[in-house]
Amino acid sequence: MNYESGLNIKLTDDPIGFEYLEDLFGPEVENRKLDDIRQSLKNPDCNGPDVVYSIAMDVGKKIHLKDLKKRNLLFGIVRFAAGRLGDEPVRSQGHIHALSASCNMSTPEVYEIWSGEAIIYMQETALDDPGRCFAVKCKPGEVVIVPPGWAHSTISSNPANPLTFGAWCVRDYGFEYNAVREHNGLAFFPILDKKNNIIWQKNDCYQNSNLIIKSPNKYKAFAIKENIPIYTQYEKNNDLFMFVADPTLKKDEWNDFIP
Ligand SMILES: O=P(O)(O)OC[C@H]1O[C@](O)(CO)[C@@H](O)[C@@H]1O
Repeated sequence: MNYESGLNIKLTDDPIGFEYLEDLFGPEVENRKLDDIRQSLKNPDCNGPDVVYSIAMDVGKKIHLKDLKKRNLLFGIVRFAAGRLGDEPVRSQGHIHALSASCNMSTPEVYEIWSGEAIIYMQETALDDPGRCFAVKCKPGEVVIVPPGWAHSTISSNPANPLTFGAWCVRDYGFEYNAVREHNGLAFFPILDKKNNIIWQKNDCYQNSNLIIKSPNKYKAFAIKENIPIYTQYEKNNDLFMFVADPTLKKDEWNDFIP
């Protein structure tokens, strides 16, 4: 790991996953296999690693579990395989956060990159008109917010140095895949060129839209600090990520949101 996550977690490679040391709790990983995500890939018949990414939802320090439940917050971690999916980089299939029963809304997610190189791709909708589309390039230690209701996918953009990230999520999360799958994926496909640089190819199932490629915003309105792990920031201020479980706390930020 080349970033201090604030959690005593060992990353494993074969199989990809996590070991939770002493003061931590965490689940068995849930694996997304290539066959699970083919429908959202540019070439559904491509070759790639059998397990594309491993997900551990609900990780943290044992002393915080009661507070996390009270706040309806959950910390998830995801580790990606090395390699590629045909000519696409290794990536998640893309989904929208379903309405959570606790707040009757789709909720945001706050990502923090731990290792590798990431692009958090997101678009306002998974309708024929995808709205604004963004590819946010980030390195270890950087934070990205995905707002409620947006369709998004996480891309491990360096085939040799796979991505690991942590994220604050609502506890009663749910994922919707149908609209993305009906469009054979998101509105832009990332493609690796001969030098392993990412180029973007429009998905013709959507109307035309421009792709804005950028680095992460500073998110001043969310009071998230730079260079301090987001788990540590929760530990110091238990209220900081309450907007994840109750998006109305930052309702003015979601209109015209720029990630
Ligand atoms: O789209 P999939 O395969 O369900 O990915 C699930 C993972 O995506 C994330 O929401 C990140 O986008 C993780 O928190 C979650 O575990």
